[in-house]
Amino acid sequence: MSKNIYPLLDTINTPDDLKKIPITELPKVCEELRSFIIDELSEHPGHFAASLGVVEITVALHYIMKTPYDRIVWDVGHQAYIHKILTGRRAQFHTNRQYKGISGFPKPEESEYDAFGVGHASTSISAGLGMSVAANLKQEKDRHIVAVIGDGSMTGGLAFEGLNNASINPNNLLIILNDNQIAIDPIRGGMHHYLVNITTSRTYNQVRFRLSKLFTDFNILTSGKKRKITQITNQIKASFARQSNIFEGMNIRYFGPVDGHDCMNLARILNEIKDYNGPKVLHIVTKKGKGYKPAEESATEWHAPGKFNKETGERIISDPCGQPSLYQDVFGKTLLELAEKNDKIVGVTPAMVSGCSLNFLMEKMPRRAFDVGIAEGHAVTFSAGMASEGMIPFCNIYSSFMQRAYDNVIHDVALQKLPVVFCIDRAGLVGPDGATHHGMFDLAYFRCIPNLTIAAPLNELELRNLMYTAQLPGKGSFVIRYPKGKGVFCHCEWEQPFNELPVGKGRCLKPGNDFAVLSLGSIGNTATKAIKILEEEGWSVAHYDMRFLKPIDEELLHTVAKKFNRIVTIEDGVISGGFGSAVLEFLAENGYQASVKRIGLPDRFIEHGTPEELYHEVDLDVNGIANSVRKFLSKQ
Ligand SMILES: Cc1ncc(C[n+]2csc(CCOP(=O)(O)OP(=O)(O)O)c2C)c(N)n1
Ligand SMILES: CC(=O)[C@@H](O)[C@H](O)COP(=O)(O)O
Ligand SMILES: [Mg+2]
Repeated sequence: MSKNIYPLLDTINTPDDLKKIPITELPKVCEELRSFIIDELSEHPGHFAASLGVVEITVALHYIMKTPYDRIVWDVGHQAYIHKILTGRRAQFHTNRQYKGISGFPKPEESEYDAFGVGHASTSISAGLGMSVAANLKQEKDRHIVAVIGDGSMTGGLAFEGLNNASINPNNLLIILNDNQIAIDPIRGGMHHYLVNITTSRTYNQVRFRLSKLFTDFNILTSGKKRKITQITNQIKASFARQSNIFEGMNIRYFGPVDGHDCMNLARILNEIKDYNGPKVLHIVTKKGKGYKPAEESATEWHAPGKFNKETGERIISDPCGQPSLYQDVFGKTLLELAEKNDKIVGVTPAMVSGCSLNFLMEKMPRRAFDVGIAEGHAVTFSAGMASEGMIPFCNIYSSFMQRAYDNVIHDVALQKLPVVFCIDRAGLVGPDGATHHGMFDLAYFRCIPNLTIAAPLNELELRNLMYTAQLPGKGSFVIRYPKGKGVFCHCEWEQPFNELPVGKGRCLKPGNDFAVLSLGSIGNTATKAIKILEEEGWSVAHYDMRFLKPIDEELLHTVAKKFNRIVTIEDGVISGGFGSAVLEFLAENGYQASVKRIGLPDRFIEHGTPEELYHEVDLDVNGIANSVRKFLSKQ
């Protein structure tokens, strides 16, 4: 790292160092931070455009607030790279999201400056409010709590719940609303329209400006003038501000909108409003990808672009022709095909249009594809409502984000036996997003819900056929879970005529005599390779692809249990309560004595790294599985 490139940054290791820099130099600090992010991220990929948009507010916050005593709570945390760099992690930043490196999200275990662990959206207002109310109860009147939330994350129900609660208990929470007019994909919805209106309405902003000026000057006025101003402001507030501003209407003071890229002004404003009593919102307007033209022009593509050539802006995508398709694309293309055949089919996503490839349907049939915002619970209940009116919603939610919508699945879908097809993407270990994003729990958390059919395809063709099967009449509430990344077929071999799969039936992939392996889902492909190694060592192994966790294929399990006294179960979900547990329960309840080895994800959170590194760590790669099986066999 050359001193010439980052003369100011080289003097900053902590926010205390930043505070030594004159305020007039802050724009230069911002410039260096931008260059640093572009340099680093072009080589060590991560979330890119969001951090570029919050350079100024991050610098201003650390300049004015006394972190870590004051708390900054980031929403999602994918935009917290500048915060990491300013809080002692610049030297490690090249390890961001890598195995054993620093996390891509704020994490209290990693740094005292990371006030709250994040990764999922819309938590910052609730968490920040909790901290602020706690500070008040503990008489820590001088402690500032700041929640930084994006306009996309503001669409989440939890954010609204936090706002609703914000003015009830004494607290001084400052909410920074980072309005860049986009989430990962373009934002749709009422909140977005509201923010656009508030930002562009001249009359509104003139009145707001005058009002806030009155508030600011209030303390230096005589008591007579104060009374008069109070009367006027109350009238104006009652007749205008409360009606026009959702935050004011909820007794949360509102400041803005202000230019989120004017660092010095942001610092001045923060300094001025930070000690105002009560909850308050500072609305800043920013540009996602600010300072890097390709990202400014196409923020969706540059949300997490992978490696890129920083000079040309060319993304380095290693995707030679003939590679297997992504599971998400198989979902997206199959859904479009099914929707062309059946006009009852619609697609629903909570703000992951490009992530889950719903864009195939959205481009061709925009009226039948719904991006409902970062609102998983709503996505489920909205789908339930449509299903109750005869539609067949394919509701696609990432496994870890589905955790948000658990009761909606039980209360709004399963209990009413509604034909919603849940396509659960990113099941299993996802890689560099780490513990907050791994899809570890869905098998366990869905299995105990009555009326759900739960399936996991071995490969892309199975995914396609399961999707076809799920939308046929009488199939009820259906879950199909599949992993991130590529399938197993060469190119598009999965594009075959649809084939109905018998619900609740598994299949034998290969016969054998010494012991049986039962696998569920795409981890079965790894199991196949492990079995090959074991067979080369002389074992005769039977392999069954169960396809369905629920209803589990009891006929097949009886056959297996009668023939084998050694059974291995393999899944890429957490070991407790999932597929292996289901097999154990079946065997115990039916009086079978077989020894069972359950192979799956351990009962602990798993950090970040490549999927290969992580599956190796938890012994769910080919050698890991073979070793576990060997150990099991040696004990029998
Ligand atoms: C509960 C949940 N759902 C979905 C996501 C995926 N996600 C991460 S960032 C993001 C967009 C956030 O938009 P915004 O808050 O506006 O931040 P920006 O990227 O624009 O700075 C989404 C949908 C998530 N992290 N958590
Ligand atoms: C921050 C966040 O939650 C998303 O951006 C997530 O990283 C997307 O993951 P995929 O890249 O698997 O779509
Ligand atoms: Mg945004």
